[in-house]
This record gives sequence, structure tokens and C-alpha cells, in this order.
Amino acid sequence: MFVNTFPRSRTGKDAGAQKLKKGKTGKQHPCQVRINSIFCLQAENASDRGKLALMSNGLPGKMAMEVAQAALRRGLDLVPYSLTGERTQERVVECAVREDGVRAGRTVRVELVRPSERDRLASTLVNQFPSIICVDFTHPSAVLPNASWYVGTGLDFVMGTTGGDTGALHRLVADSDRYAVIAPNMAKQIVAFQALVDMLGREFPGAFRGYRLEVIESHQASKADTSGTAKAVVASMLQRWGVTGLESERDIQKVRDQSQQRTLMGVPEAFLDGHAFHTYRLTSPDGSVQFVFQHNVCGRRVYADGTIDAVLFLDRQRRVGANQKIYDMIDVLRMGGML
Ligand SMILES: NC(=O)C1=CN([C@@H]2O[C@H](COP(=O)(O)OP(=O)(O)OC[C@H]3O[C@@H](n4cnc5c(N)ncnc54)[C@H](OP(=O)(O)O)[C@@H]3O)[C@@H](O)[C@H]2O)C=CC1
Ligand SMILES: O=C(O)C1=N[C@H](C(=O)O)C[C@H](O)C1
Repeated sequence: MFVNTFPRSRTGKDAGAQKLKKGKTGKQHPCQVRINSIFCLQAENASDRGKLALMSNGLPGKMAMEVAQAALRRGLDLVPYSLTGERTQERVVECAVREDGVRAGRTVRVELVRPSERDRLASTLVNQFPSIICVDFTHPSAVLPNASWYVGTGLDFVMGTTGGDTGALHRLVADSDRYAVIAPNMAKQIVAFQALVDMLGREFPGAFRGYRLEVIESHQASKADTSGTAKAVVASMLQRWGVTGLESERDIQKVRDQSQQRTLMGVPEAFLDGHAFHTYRLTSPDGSVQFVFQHNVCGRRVYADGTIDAVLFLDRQRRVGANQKIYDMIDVLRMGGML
């Protein structure tokens, strides 16, 4: 019964089945039996096999929940499994669209799968959801392991998680035949701002030569890394604008203390646990001219909406067999992929 849920994957690697067949004792842990039987049941009930299905990884985390809700709002099929952290206690979460805090529309029960359990899920996914796209909003430490799992399992993905080794991530995908969107920010207007920063540098290289750049970003205290968006914008400005003042990522000022967020940054009380405030300040060498660019986001919905755009875009690209396989959100925006 269990082995039947692991026919050959699209990559032919069949990792989960091989591991199971080669088990040393042939015995299964009781927990394994329970989980496997749930996989079988849900797999048998799966419908619309060719339809695009979105797997929101990182539940019960905040972004993964926003993405699951956005997927339901936009009428996409939500895969009833989500990769989660090893220490997560919950086994199942319910995802539903909410309006004014009240459930509206259908509810999907999503089973949470820890890193140590996920190989057993691989073939089920490939089999039951042949048009699956994974979305990853997890943890910086999970970026490469998760991406390796997507690639090894033969799954295309959108990587929104920041703080990983971006170079290694790009190499991993480039050496595979998978499609991926990788970007530190999915909000359409911020992506447009990133494109603008990039264009200014190309069009007028050195226009801000000698200007001193200061960057301050504020996020919820639980954020593990420095803003990936700030790092990307700074890299672009340092590369072509001619600015100085920031030697490394450590020079980006991070605000994680809630009282400073209230007083210094003006973050509304209701969004202390979910906001992204960024300020880029450029000052001329003699101090007589100043430019300030700022983007302040309360909540996370804008990223989730952009993520769904990225998923739909990636699905279109792979269906037409596009030669380019790795994209960022500027590509998605440029190619008309954002609502
Ligand atoms: N690109 C974009 O536009 C945006 C990117 N982000 C990025 O998304 C990431 C997540 O943010 P957010 O949702 O706020 O964070 P949360 O802490 O709310 O959620 C992260 C979730 O990932 C889980 N997790 C940890 N390790 C793994 C793993 N190996 N595999 C799967 N899941 C795992 C965590 O579980 P546990 O708690 O048990 O460890 C937690 O449930 C961050 O890197 C953030 O910077 C956020 C917003 C927008
Ligand atoms: O962790 C967050 O919240 C966010 N992370 C992304 C980043 O690191 O740039 C995007 C946005 O700032 C929200």
C-alpha cells in the first residue's frame, strides 16, 4: 500500500521509495505508519491531476499562511502538505480565506511534514500533483536544503526565503533542469523600485558618486536575518551609483527592538509583529544635498499576492518550455507577470 504511493518520479530518482525498500530492519516507526496512511488517503482523493497546484512550505509560519490564503483567494489548488521546521509541534493546520477575521470560502487541512519525514512524501507529490509548484517561506538555514530537495525531487519552485547563500542557490538551479523564481521581495511596487535603482545605475552610472549611503531597516523581532531586500538594493547602488559608506551587510542598521520600532521608526502597534520598514538615505559629500528613499509595509499580504503572480508566471514559462529557467521578480514584472 505504502510503496504504491511511490511510483517513479519525473526525474526517475524515486528517492523515497528506494529508502523505504532498503530499510535496514524492514520495520516502520509507528509514527511513520500513521503519516504514510494519511499520505495514501489524501493521494487517493486528489483530483484535477493536471492542474496547477501550489505547495506552501513553511506552515504554520506567517508568510506561508498568507500564501496559502492568497492561493485560495485566487482559486488555485492548495497541496495538503507543507514542509515545516523540525521543532514544529503541530501536525496539521487549517488554511482558509478570512475576511475581517471570519472564514470565507473553503478550508484546506494541510499536513505538516518535518525535514526528517519529507523524503517519504516526494513521490506522492510528483504523482498526485504533476503540475505542482512549491513556494518557500521558511528560514535562512533551510534555503539550500529545501532547494536541494525541490531539485532532487523534480519540483519547480518560488524561493521567497531570504538569508541563504544566494550564489550557491543559483548554481544549484542552474545545474538542474528545474524552473525557479528567486527573489528577496515579492511586492510589486518594491520590485519596481528595485528595477528603478538598477536602471538608474545603468543609465547614469556614477550619478551619485561620493554620496554617503545609510540604510536602516525594521522588521518583527523574530526575523532571523538582515533584510534581503536592503541587501539587494545596496548591492545595486554600490555597483553602479558610485555611493560610499557601506562596506558590508553589517553596516545596514537593523531595528528589532519593539520600543525603538514604535518611537524611532513609527511602526503602528498592530504591526510590530509583521512589518518591513526600509529607509535609504544618501548625503552629498558636503552635506548640502540629501535624498531619502523609503518603503514601509505593514503586514504581509502584498508579498503573498506577488508570490501568486510568480507561481502563475513560472507555470506559464515551463508550459511553453522557456529556455530561461531562473528568474527574479524583476523578470516577472518586466514580462508582464504581475497583476
Ligand atoms: N521574498 C519576500 O517577499 C518575503 C520574504 N520573507 C522571508 O520569508 C521567510 C519566512 O518569513 P516568516 O513567514 O515571517 O517567518 P516565520 O518564522 O513566521 O515562519 C517560518 C516558518 O518556517 C518553518 N521552518 C523552519 N525550518 C524549516 C525547514 N527546514 N523547512 C520548512 N519550514 C521550516 C518555521 O518553523 P519553526 O518555527 O518550527 O522553526 C516557521 O513555521 C524569511 O526568510 C523572510 O525574510 C518574508 C516576507 C516577504
Ligand atoms: O522577513 C520579512 O518580514 C521580510 N523579509 C524580506 C526581506 O528580508 O527583505 C522582505 C520584506 O522585507 C519582509
